[in-house]
Amino acid sequence: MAKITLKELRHSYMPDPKVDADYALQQLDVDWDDGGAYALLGPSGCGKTTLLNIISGLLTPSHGQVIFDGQDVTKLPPDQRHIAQVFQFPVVYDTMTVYDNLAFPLRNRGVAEAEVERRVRDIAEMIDLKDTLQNRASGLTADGKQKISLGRGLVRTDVNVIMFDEPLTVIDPHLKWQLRSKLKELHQRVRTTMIYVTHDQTEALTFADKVVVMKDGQVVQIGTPVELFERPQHTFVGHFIGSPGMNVIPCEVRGGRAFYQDAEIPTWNAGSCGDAWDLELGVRPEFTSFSDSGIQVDVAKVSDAGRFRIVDTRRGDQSIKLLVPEGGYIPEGNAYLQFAQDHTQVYRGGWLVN
Ligand SMILES: Nc1ncnc2c1ncn2[C@@H]1O[C@H](COP(=O)(O)OP(=O)(O)OP(=O)(O)O)[C@@H](O)[C@H]1O
Repeated sequence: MAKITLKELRHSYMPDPKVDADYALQQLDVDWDDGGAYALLGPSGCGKTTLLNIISGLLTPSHGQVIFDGQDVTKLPPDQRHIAQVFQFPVVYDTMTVYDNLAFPLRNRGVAEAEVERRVRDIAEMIDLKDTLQNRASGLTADGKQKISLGRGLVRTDVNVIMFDEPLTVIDPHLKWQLRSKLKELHQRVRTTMIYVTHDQTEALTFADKVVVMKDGQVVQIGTPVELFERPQHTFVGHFIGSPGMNVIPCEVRGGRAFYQDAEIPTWNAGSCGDAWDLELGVRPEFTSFSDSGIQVDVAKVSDAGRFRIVDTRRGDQSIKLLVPEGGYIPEGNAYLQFAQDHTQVYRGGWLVN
């Protein structure tokens, strides 16, 4: 296991990059603590695979360093970094038994057979494959094969980090949650540093203790699922995480008070923001409610979402959504909204004003 530090990392696939847009990864400084469960979350093309390949050594960054436990490994090839990877498609040796698949990385490293057996049986128990150890791997379903890929990483004692690249892509939807909770449970047992790459917020939030959110080659926030939900550092995080995402409303700040079309909206941070006219307010649908007074809106649409209803209200072209619990009152036509002040915040150029 290792602490991984990415120091002043930048990467461009171009031979002579000049402007920020030429970089697939903008400058990154990230610490991945030893034994942490991380998710790397972001939309397609934001740079997740590039970052993963730099950590694993498949790609050398244009600038900066990759450091494992204080040792600069930027120039080390992948096989000397002791990383296990689980890809979208399971990598298994179909002609071998499940046992031999799990034993493979240990035998490859010359581990004594008695120790191989002890480790393989231990791991097979953890990943629920102990009854199929003597079966051919070819007979397993996709989730069984993906467990082997995972088991081959867990069985090794020399692994610095296990990296998962969209590992549930080929898993049946009804088995996804099983494998997802299994991964979480395994992390709690083995405490190996794990980095789980995904564009799916549910996968990221259920697996990770800390989520690293990326956008356009930049890390926009690193935080616990609760921090991402309650204090999005960027409107992108507010919008990308949550269902529906955070409401983002244009606003101006005068004398430390935020206004939306001349209606004052209490926030927790407008007091630390100078006067400006091109700002935005962020407030999640969970912290928005109907009221007797406040912002006047029209109720445009109500959608059933199980224990909640999602209400889409409009003020001119602006949509403001809120969640109403089952049985809660929903006015028709004209209505007023209020926002919880300690969860309503001002953003400048997309970034939270602190
Ligand atoms: N080999 C390459 N050569 C040139 N550009 C590349 C190469 N690989 C990736 N890119 C570009 O770098 C940027 C980041 O791509 P990357 O694959 O790292 O993103 P991603 O977040 O992993 O996306 P996805 O979820 O679709 O895999 C994109 O603009 C992509 O087009």
